Amino acid sequence: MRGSRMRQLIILIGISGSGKSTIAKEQEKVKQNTKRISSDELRLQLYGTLSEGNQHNARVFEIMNKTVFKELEEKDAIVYYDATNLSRKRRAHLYQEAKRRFTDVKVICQVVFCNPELAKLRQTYRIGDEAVPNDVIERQFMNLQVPRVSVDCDDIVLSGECWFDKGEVIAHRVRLTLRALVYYATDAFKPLLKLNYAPHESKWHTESIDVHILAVNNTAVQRYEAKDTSSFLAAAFHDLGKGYVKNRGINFGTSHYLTHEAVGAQILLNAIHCFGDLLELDKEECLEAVERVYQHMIAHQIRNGNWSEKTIKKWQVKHDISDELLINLLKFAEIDALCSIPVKEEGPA
Ligand SMILES: Nc1ncnc2c1ncn2[C@@H]1O[C@H](COP(=O)(O)OS(=O)(=O)O)[C@@H](OP(=O)(O)O)[C@H]1O
Ligand SMILES: Nc1ncnc2c1ncn2[C@@H]1O[C@H](COP(=O)(O)OP(=O)(O)O)[C@@H](O)[C@H]1O
Repeated sequence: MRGSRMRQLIILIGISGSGKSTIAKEQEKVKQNTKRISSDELRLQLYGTLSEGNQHNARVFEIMNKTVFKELEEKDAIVYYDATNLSRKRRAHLYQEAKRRFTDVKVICQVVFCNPELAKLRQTYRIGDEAVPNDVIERQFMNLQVPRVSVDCDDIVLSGECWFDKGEVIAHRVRLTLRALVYYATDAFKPLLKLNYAPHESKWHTESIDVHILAVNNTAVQRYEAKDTSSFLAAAFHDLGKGYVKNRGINFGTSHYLTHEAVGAQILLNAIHCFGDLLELDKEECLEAVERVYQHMIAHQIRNGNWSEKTIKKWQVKHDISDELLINLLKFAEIDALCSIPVKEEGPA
């Protein structure tokens, strides 16, 4: 019914070249009262070129937010916030501000999935400083932080590419278990996972990445109730980002795994995008699993006693982590640690 709909702020989340602008432009054409506000267009408008505009992000986003809230003043407005929006913290600020200004606004985080290799390829069609360099695309992919309902949005919409082969899954449906999803990555996405018994090269793990994931899966099967979808998904996907981030970090040349939990959470969210309906998965349970993957390194910090009670509480509030989720995260960290074989410390002679 016209006139009774809530105004909507749709925060697009995606790496450069993922297709955010294309989606928003299409919606602008077909849906009434729909408006797209683009950070890149604002940069061009204010500074003439993107490279110059990129030097002034603070001002660009200050004006961007003002424009977005102005557009939202119209009743029934649907506003697309077209920027990469990779940071959960920034999206949370936007969410809080939208809620503070309007009692009847629905904030949606729409993730636009894209294989970073495809995004790189798409840059070659762009001219001059419109083309985003490859290393920036890779960094964006590694830093895409998954959304969370009630932290940065009221609802999550998943769109774009599927990194898992639906045809294969339908064909093998009878044998399919949630753990096996991992092995149905498409030919284009599989190389990014690098699951070929790659060594960890880390003091925490002498076992390979694959062996570790398998061990965590098997232990999860022993320890969790058969119907605990969330735990099985978290176990299967928690370290899937390691292959991609390995050697791509600041200390190039030595293996380290900064942001692997964010990449793993993104990959699990993509699997839910592909199979959620097909496997009749419960959306809330799935999103809980995504948050477990996203927060599993923090869980290790807490388990190791590195965080004060006050810091833990603050983190719980910031990310809407219930006491129950915290308990599950700590239980998972215990399994994760149990399945790791660290390098033996040299004892005294
Ligand atoms: N609110 C706010 N204030 C200041 N700076 C911000 C803000 N939001 C995003 N950013 C920074 O903008 C960069 C990403 O811009 P876009 O999302 O427009 O992406 S892109 O330029 O189209 O690729 C990216 O900059 P770099 O991190 O230097 O790449 C973001 O960190
Ligand atoms: N679903 C799609 N299939 C094929 N090409 C697409 C699709 N979505 C976008 N593209 C193309 O990819 C390029 C980047 O899309 P764009 O919407 O500008 O991405 P973003 O706004 O995320 O940077 C454009 O050339 C666009 O035509």
